Amino acid sequence: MSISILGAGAFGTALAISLAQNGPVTLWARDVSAMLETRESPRLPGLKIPDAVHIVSDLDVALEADTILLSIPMQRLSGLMDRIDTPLADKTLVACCKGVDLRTGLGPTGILQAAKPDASVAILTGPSFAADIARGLPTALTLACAVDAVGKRVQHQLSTPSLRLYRSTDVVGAELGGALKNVMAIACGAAIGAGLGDSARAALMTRGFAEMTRFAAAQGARPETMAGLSGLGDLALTCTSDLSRNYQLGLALGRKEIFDPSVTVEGAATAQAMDRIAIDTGLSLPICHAVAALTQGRVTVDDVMAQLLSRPLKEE
Ligand SMILES: NC(=O)c1ccc[n+]([C@@H]2O[C@H](COP(=O)([O-])OP(=O)(O)OC[C@H]3O[C@@H](n4cnc5c(N)ncnc54)[C@H](O)[C@@H]3O)[C@@H](O)[C@H]2O)c1
Ligand SMILES: O=P(O)(O)OC[C@H](O)CO
Repeated sequence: MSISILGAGAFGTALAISLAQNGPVTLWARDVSAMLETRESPRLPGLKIPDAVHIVSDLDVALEADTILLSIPMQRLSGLMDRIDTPLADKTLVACCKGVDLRTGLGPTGILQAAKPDASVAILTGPSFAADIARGLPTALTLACAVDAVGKRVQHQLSTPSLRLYRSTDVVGAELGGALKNVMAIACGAAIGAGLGDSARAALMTRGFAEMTRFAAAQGARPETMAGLSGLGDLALTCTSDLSRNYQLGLALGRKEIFDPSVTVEGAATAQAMDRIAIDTGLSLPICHAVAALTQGRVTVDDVMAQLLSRPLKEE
C-alpha cells in the first residue's frame, strides 16, 4: 500500500522522513525546486529528507497513492480539496491538521468527507513536535477512524520503530482535542508572558481541559478520548513547551511583543470558530472566548484575566 503526503511544511516533511524507514513515500508541495536541491524543507531546516522520499509538485502523481496524508494548515484545507477533482473513492485520506475551519465550523475530517464523500477518512493527531518525529525520537499519536478495519490498516502502515500509533474510532473526540489544545496553549503562553506565574498556567490548563471535555461531550465525543494522547497528552505538551508556536504566540501577546504572522498558529482561528459555535449552541467556553478576543486585539491580557477571575464562583 503506497503513501503520499500533501504539504511539505514542518509536519508533512517530518512524517515523510519517519515513514521512509518503512518504504517509499511521495511528498507533494506546490514549489519543490529548492527542496529537490537541498533535500530539506524550509520549514524544517537541518533535517535531511532521505532518498526514499519522492518529492513532487504534480498533485496527480501524489493522488495515485492508496493512503494520502494531508498536512497543511487547517484554514487552507478546504481550498486544497476544492482543487482536487480526481475521484478518490478507493483512497484513505488521513488529516494531519489541528483546528476548526472558520468558514464552515467543520473539523479536518469533516472537510475531507464533504469534499470526497466516497473516500475513507481518518485523523492522525496527538503530542508531537515535527523535529522530534524527524529525529526519530519516541513519539505516540492517535490514529482515529470511524471504520476500525481501515483504522487498523492505517495504524500499521503509519507506525515506525519510533512513531507509535494508538487506534481509536472516536474521530470527533480526537480532532476536537487537537483543535482545542492549541487555544489553551495560547492562553497559557499569554499568562506566562504577562508574568502571571505557573499557578495561573496550571489553572488555565485544568479549566481549559474541563472546557475541552464539556464541548467535546456535547459533540458526541467520548470522555476517555479527551483523557488520551489527542486531548490531555497534546494539551500538556503544547501548554508547557517553548517549542509550541501556539504557546509562543501567547507569550508574545502576554509580553506585548510583535509576532511573525507567517508562522502557522492554528489556535487563533480555531478560537474564533469555537466562539461562534459556543454562541450558536449556548455552551459556555470562557477561555475560547477570551483567546478569540485576545488574538483579534479586542482585549488585553489584563482585561482577559479580570473577566475570567470575576465570573461567578461555582462548583468544580
Ligand atoms: N509542526 C508540528 O510540530 C506539528 C505537529 C503536529 C501537527 N501539526 C499540524 O500540521 C499542520 C501543518 O502544520 P506545519 O507545522 O507543517 O506548518 P508549516 O507552517 O510548517 O507548513 C505548512 C505548509 O503548508 C503549505 N501550504 C499552505 N497552504 C497550502 C496550500 N493551499 N496548498 C499546499 N500547501 C500549502 C505551506 O507552503 C507550508 O509548506 C497544522 O495543522 C499543525 O497543527 C504540526
Ligand atoms: O507548534 P504548535 O503549537 O502548532 O504545536 C505542534 C503540535 O501540535 C504539538 O503536538
